[in-house]
Amino acid sequence: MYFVDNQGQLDPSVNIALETFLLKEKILDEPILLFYINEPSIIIGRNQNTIEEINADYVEANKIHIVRRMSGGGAVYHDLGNFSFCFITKDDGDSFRDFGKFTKPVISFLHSVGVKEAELKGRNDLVIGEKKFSGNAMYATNGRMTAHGTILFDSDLDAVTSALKPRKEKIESKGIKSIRSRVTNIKPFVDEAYQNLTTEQFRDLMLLSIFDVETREEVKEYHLTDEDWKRVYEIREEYFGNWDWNYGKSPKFEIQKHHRFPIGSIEVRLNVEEGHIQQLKIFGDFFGLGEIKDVEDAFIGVKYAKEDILAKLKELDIKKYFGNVTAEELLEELY
Ligand SMILES: Nc1ncnc2c1ncn2[C@@H]1O[C@H](COP(=O)(O)OC(=O)CCCC[C@@H]2CCSS2)[C@@H](O)[C@H]1O
Repeated sequence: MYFVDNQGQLDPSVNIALETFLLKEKILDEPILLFYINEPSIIIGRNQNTIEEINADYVEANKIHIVRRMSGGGAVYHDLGNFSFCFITKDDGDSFRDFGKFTKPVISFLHSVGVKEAELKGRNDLVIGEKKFSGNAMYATNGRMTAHGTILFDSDLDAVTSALKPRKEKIESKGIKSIRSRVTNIKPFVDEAYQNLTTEQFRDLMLLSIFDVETREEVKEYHLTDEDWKRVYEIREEYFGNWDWNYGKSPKFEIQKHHRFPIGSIEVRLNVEEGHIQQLKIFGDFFGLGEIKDVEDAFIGVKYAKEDILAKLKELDIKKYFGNVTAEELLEELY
């Protein structure tokens, strides 16, 4: 096995592009182990509806990155107290039934540092008792696969819950829903000798354990070249650093919102496909003189992103349709 050092990259769109590069383009003669730590981010499953999984207000206020990954499954929160491990290898065909094969070296390491209760539960969670500290997923393409998972070592658990909190409004979609669990860090469970380790130091210990060596020098490593990094950044441009991939790839969805303003209430129904509004219906009882259908039509084809919707509202003479309601108030109804 080769270890690949990501050189301290903390941007999730770079890290996931690197993983994708190693999976699809850097075919080495042995499996690859990659670790990464991300700045606060939500990593969405391939077939999820981004809008449905994230707490948009919290994400905006805390500048959380949103990245859709290649593998299926649910949405997880990462911060500097969390790290991910990826085993990138030939696809032997059976692996999809067997997360155990990939999580075993992780669990052995955890047992060796005192986390005796760490175990695989169900298909893809690692837990201590009832609480999850690791979510796992797989993705295969062209005879190769990545089996990857998270480790909550010392994360902000309130942020995990708040960032992923479901929206209040009704959304209907065929997007894969996350399976929400109670979560825990593992730092409080490690032996005293390891209690003061940083996330990086703990990850480095896991590296030695997986390679079954005593020192970093003994770890067999593939060093990324400038050429490799160039491709990583190209892949990032095309996918993971791109709104069309991270948000736009969501399965089509319908969202319904209802709001009571002092002068009346409105209800909107929106259909969004490939990240763009396909249909908008507005029902309410305080309309001005303008034909509401003109507003509905004006939104067809608009990108379902906050800035784009606000720009469109400002472009329209909304007073004519909505009296004293402001563009910002209406934005709350549409996004
Ligand atoms: N970082 C982290 N680790 C473990 N569990 C988490 C985390 N963040 C959130 N959660 C909990 O898991 C559920 C979602 O569980 P669910 O089973 O729906 O999804 C997953 O586990 C996906 C794991 C993907 C792993 C990839 C590895 C490299 S990049 S991301 C969420 O609602 C929270 O309750």
